[in-house]
Amino acid sequence: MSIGTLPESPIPMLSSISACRAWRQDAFDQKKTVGLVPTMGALHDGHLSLVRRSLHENDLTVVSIFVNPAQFAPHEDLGTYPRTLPGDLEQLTRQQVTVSHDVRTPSAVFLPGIQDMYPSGIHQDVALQKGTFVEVKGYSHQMEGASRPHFFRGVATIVTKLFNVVQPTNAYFGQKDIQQALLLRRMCRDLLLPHPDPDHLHIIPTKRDPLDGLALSSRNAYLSAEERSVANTLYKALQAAESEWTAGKAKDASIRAAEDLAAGAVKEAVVRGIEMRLDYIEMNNANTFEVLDGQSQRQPVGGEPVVLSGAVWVGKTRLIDNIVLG
Ligand SMILES: Nc1ncnc2c1ncn2[C@@H]1O[C@H](COP(=O)(O)OP(=O)(O)OP(=O)(O)O)[C@@H](O)[C@H]1O
Ligand SMILES: CC(C)(CO)[C@@H](O)C(=O)[O-]
Ligand code: BAL
Repeated sequence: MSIGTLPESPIPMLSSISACRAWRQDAFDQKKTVGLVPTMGALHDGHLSLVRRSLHENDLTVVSIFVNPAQFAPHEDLGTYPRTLPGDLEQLTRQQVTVSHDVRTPSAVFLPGIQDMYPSGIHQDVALQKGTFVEVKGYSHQMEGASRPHFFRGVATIVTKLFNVVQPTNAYFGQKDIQQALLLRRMCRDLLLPHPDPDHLHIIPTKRDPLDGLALSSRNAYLSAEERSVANTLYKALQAAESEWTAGKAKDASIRAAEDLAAGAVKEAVVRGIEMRLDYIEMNNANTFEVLDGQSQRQPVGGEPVVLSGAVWVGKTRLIDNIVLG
């Protein structure tokens, strides 16, 4: 089933599962490596950095654009999520890298429809869902999963389907959504997926606004100019915690430094008529996702990596960010 009229683009558009499978079979036949960059569209330079990395590392690169209903709770922003396909295609057309005289551009855009991806149908309310879903148990309820309990089930399910159709040699995810990327790597391992194998699921550093450090995100498009001016509060708060932690302070003290910075910024924002609220800032073990004990301190040698992450509401927009420590 196709998704309707598509804009013109020099990049081939695969709008059905069968077209994508046929494209992939050609690549297998020609022994070409394939990189997959899964997205929900509304592309920005963060996405494009993943695309460029894939272009460097693969003969062919396919970008999927699919706004996945299953990862949005009924009260979330599925209806208003930015959909900017013509602009997305234009940006993709401009991506080009040269690898040993081989000029590479994105090879295809995969644009499945909802019926394609959910043949049994899809309800946003988990209690009403029917059909087959993928859950990464024990790793989906912490950090982002604490605020969005439905989220990782929806992500793991759709990414399994994308992997089953595209069978990528390599897949690319952003560090901005660090828990998502680590959880998906675990999923590849647990499900013994050959395409990609866990070592070929790559996590690419977060692209930020060079002026104020705000992590690029499709949802930044929701921000008014006033809201945008305070949106880097979360990153500044995370940096405050990072510098306390690096100086040898315990987790509780480090998080307090972040919360104090955020509280000051929230007060100033309120005076300017901007609504802002910290959702959470936490430190978790990067392997188990479990919350660190309050007295934990940085281990200069041999310590396990720690994810310092958080979320902030700026007006009606929820933004996330993280820094990996160690
Ligand atoms: N600033 C960024 N730097 C690097 N990768 C990013 C960045 N933002 C998003 N990505 C990655 O791009 C992929 C697609 O993400 P998605 O389409 O959800 O965009 P997004 O900007 O994260 O959107 P949202 O605002 O919904 O969180 C994900 O792997 C995500 O981690
Ligand atoms: C991985 C993903 C494309 C699955 O819908 C989405 O969660 C995203 O864009 O980060
Ligand atoms: N990049 C994460 C997608 C989401 O928030 O739904």
